[in-house]
Amino acid sequence: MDLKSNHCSPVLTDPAPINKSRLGIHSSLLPYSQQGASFSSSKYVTIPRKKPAKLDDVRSNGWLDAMKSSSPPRKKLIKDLSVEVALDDADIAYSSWMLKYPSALNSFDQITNYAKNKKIAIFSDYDGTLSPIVDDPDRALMSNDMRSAVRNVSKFFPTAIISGRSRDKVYELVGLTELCYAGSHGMDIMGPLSHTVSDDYPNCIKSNDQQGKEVNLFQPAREFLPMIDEVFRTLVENTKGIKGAKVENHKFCASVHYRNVDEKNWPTIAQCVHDILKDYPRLRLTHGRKVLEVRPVIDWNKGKAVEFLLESLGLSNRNDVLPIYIGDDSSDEDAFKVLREGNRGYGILVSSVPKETNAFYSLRNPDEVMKFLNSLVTWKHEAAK
Ligand SMILES: O=P(O)(O)OC[C@H]1O[C@H](O[C@H]2O[C@H](CO)[C@@H](O)[C@H](O)[C@H]2O)[C@H](O)[C@@H](O)[C@@H]1O
Repeated sequence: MDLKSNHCSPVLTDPAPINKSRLGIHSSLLPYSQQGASFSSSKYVTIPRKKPAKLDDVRSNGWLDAMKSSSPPRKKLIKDLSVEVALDDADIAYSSWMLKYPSALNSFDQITNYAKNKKIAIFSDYDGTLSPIVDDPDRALMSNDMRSAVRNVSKFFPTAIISGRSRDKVYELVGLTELCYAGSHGMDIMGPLSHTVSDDYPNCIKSNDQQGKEVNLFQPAREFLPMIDEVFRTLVENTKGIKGAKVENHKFCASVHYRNVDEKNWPTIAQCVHDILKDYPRLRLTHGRKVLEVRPVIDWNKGKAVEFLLESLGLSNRNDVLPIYIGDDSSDEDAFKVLREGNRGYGILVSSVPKETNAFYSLRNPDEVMKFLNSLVTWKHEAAK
């Protein structure tokens, strides 16, 4: 098979840009905006061959700006007094942003009032949501308290984790058998077999989970497996001279981390990824938190994964179901959008800084996520008395 050819299934694009005017947020309120590269919205994309690589490519096409704004600044770096004023300003900005995206903790009664007589389903991202962001992706461990909170939630509500990591890796990190898992930004989903999924998912197959239980396995980017593997190996080779760079193979996508790379070398790492994409027109770039991600150009994302899982759980097209999706990253916006568009449920953005989002509510950090999950369990417990 020619891994580099452009004979592809329907292709799409990055998450649709968020309509700032609808959100009514002035851009000065948004220090942390995650812009991806822009893509055509047509169903089939013709990608022209580009001229040989120059470092100028990544500077002129907005990649570097997106890389710089891809994760909130760390407060611990800000020490001197002169910046304290700026910090106060940041707090004011956050408070005014929260008028639009209220804390899910402060709005807990409102959420549970709406959830009365409804079946809640919980969807969560992993990094930055259930585990704090740390320098080394291999050390992004979930606390035991958080694990208990997720376990308890799953006793009352169907619960799924949808991560950018490989499904095996996120299962290894979370370690709970009672949940559903989707890896590679939803391109690798293992869901319950209890409900047969519709013909919309023709390639869904029956498989077995780690415990040997029969499950639905849906991998819409299956044909890309060898391509991603090849790209992963090339990226490892091409970035090995860049101190701090790390490449991960997530099976259906590859991540190139630059969190630990000196900023002066960001153009070089960006150029490595840029060059790969020129050779593989069936792959595209998305920006995560200090990570460049290479993934198939297929019309699939975390929002579609939520829809698939709802169907697999027998919870789609029902008025008595309230899906809640919690996430911190730009890839989670697809899921927030799906829930917001059909008035189907609530997105909760985890962010300590104001940010453009399609979510309804906000939480500051994984600690607040844990409090929210524990509150849901207490509420359900009380209601059952
Ligand atoms: O969808 P997610 O579960 O949030 O996964 C998104 C990416 O998470 C990981 O990277 C991020 O977290 C790391 C650990 O805290 C951090 O070092 C890195 O800078 C973040 O981008 C994971 O390593 C990526 O492959 C995932 O795509």
